[in-house]
Amino acid sequence: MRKVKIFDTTLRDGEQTPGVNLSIEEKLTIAKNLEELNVDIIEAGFAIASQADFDAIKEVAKTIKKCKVASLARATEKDIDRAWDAVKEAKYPRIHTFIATSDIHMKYKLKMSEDEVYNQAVEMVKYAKSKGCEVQFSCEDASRTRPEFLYRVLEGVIDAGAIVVNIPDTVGFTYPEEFYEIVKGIKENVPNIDKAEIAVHCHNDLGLATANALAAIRAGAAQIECTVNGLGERAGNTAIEELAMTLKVRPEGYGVECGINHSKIYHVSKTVSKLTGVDIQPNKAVVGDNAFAHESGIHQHGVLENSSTYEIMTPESIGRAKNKLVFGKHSGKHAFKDKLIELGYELSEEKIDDIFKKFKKLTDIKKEILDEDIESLALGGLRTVEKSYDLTSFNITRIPGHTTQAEVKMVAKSEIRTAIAEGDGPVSAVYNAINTITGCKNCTLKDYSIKSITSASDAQGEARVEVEIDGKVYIGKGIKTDIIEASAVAYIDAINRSLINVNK
Ligand SMILES: CC(=O)SCCNC(=O)CCNC(=O)[C@H](O)C(C)(C)COP(=O)(O)OP(=O)(O)OC[C@H]1O[C@@H](n2cnc3c(N)ncnc32)[C@H](O)[C@@H]1OP(=O)(O)O
Ligand SMILES: CC(C)C(=O)C(=O)O
Repeated sequence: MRKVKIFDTTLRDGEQTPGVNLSIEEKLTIAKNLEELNVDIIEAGFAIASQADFDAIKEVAKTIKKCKVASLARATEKDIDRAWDAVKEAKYPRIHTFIATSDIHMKYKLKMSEDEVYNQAVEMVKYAKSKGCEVQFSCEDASRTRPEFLYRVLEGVIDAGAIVVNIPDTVGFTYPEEFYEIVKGIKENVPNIDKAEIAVHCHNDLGLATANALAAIRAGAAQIECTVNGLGERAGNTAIEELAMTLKVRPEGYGVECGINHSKIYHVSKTVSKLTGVDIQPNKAVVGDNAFAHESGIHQHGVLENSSTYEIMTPESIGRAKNKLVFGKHSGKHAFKDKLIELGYELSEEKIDDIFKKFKKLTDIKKEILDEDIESLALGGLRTVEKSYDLTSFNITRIPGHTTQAEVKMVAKSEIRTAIAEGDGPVSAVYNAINTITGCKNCTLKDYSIKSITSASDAQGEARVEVEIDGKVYIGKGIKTDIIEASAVAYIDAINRSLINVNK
C-alpha cells in the first residue's frame, strides 16, 4: 500500500486557534505525544513570531528524534534565518517557507505582481536550501490561484530545491471534486513535479477539510497536513484523527496507509484539548464524548446484540477505555498505576506518586473517583505555564441585599499579597480582587463557563474563561471541587498565559 506522510501542524496552525497560548513545556509535551502517535513531520511553530515560539521550536528540535521538525518562515531572509536557527539542532530539520500566489492576496495583501512573487519564491527557496536542510514551499491560497501561475511557481521552486510543494486551501473554499482536479492538474502540468512530493493543507471553513484532504490523496498527494482535534485558524484544519481513522476503516477507498499509531489517538486528543484549553465538541467524529454513545432504544438493542450494528470502529481501536472501574478512598497504588497506564499515561514513579497523593486528597471530598477524574488529575499536571501569580486562599462574605465581598491572598511574583474587593457575586468579587493584586487594568472577561467533570453531586468543577488582556484573548482553566476556587484558578491561568512572551 502507498504511504502518505502526516505533517502535523498542531503546534503552529493549531496554536493560531484564538485564545491558545502554549508554554514551552506544553509544546514539548504535545511534540512527544505526536512522536508517539508516529506522525512524520512536526511543524513546531513559526520561529520569527516570538522569542517564546523560537525557544519552543528549538527545544522540540533538540528533543524529538523520530520525526522531522519544521519551522514556518515567510519568504524573506530574516524569517528563514530565524527558522534555521530554531530547527538546526533537529535530527531531521526542515524549513517551510511560503508566499501567497492568488490574485486577491497578491493585490491586496502583498501588493506584488506575479513576477515579483515568482522571483521572491524562487530566491527564498534557494536561500533556505543554502542552509543545507530540506525545504518545503507553500503557495498560500493555492486553491484560489490562477492555475497557470500556480504551475509556474511550483516548477520554479522545485528547480530551486524544494522537495515538498504544499497546496493550501487557505480559506477552506474548495470542495473535494474541485480539489482533486487542482492536484491532478499540478501532476499533469508541472514538468518537474516528479522531483517533489505534493502536500496539501486544508482548512475547515465549510466543514470539508478532511474530505478535501482525502480527495487530494486520491489525486496523488503524498503528504497531508493535519492538526489534533482539527485545531487551527478560524474553523481549523483537517483533523488527524478523522483522516487516520478513515484510512483505517475504509482502506479500499484510498488504498493508502498513514502509519499513525491508532491506539494513541484518544490519549493525544485529550492531552491536546487539556493543554490548549479548547474543549472537544461532544459530537466530534472519532474523539467526541458521544462518538461511541448510543442513546436510542433501537440502537442500544442492536449494540447489545452486536456492536458492529451501529459502530464502524471500536473505542479500543483508538485507545478509549472500554469499562468504567470506580475508584475510591480504599483504592491502592497498584490499581491506580494500572488505571493510568490503561488511560494512556506512562509516567515516572515520581509523577505517579504526586498524582496518587492528589487522588487520595480528592477521595476525602469525593466518594467515587471516575476515569474522567483520574484523567483530569493526570492532565492537570501537564498544563504548566510559569506561575507568576498563584492563588493561596480566599474568603467570601455575602450580606443579603448587599454586594459580595472577597478577600483574596495570592503569591504575586514571589511576594504574598492580599486584596479585598466587591462584586455582584462571588466570582466577580474574586476577579476584582485578583485584578487589584496583579495590577491587570486591561483585563476584560469575555467568556466564562463552568461544567462538572463527572455527574455526581460531589463532582469536580472545571471553570473555563476567555480573558482579553491588552487586546489579545487568552483561555484559562481551573479544576477544583469548589467552583469559586476553580473560577479563580482559571482567571489566574489566563493572566499567567498572557505573560508567556513578556517573561522571555
Ligand atoms: C496562512 C497562514 O496561516 S500563514 C501563518 C500565519 N501566522 C501568523 O501570522 C502568526 C505569526 N505571525 C506574527 O507573529 C507576525 O505576523 C509576524 C512576526 C510574522 C510579522 O509581524 P509584522 O512584522 O508586525 O507584520 P504583519 O503581521 O502586520 O504583516 C505581515 C507582513 O508580512 C508580509 N508577508 C505576509 N506573508 C508573507 C510571505 N509569505 N512572505 C513575505 N512577506 C509576507 C505582509 O505583506 C506584511 O508586510 P509589510 O509589513 O511590509 O506590510
Ligand atoms: C502557510 C500555509 C501552509 C497555511 O497555513 C495556509 O495557507 O493556510
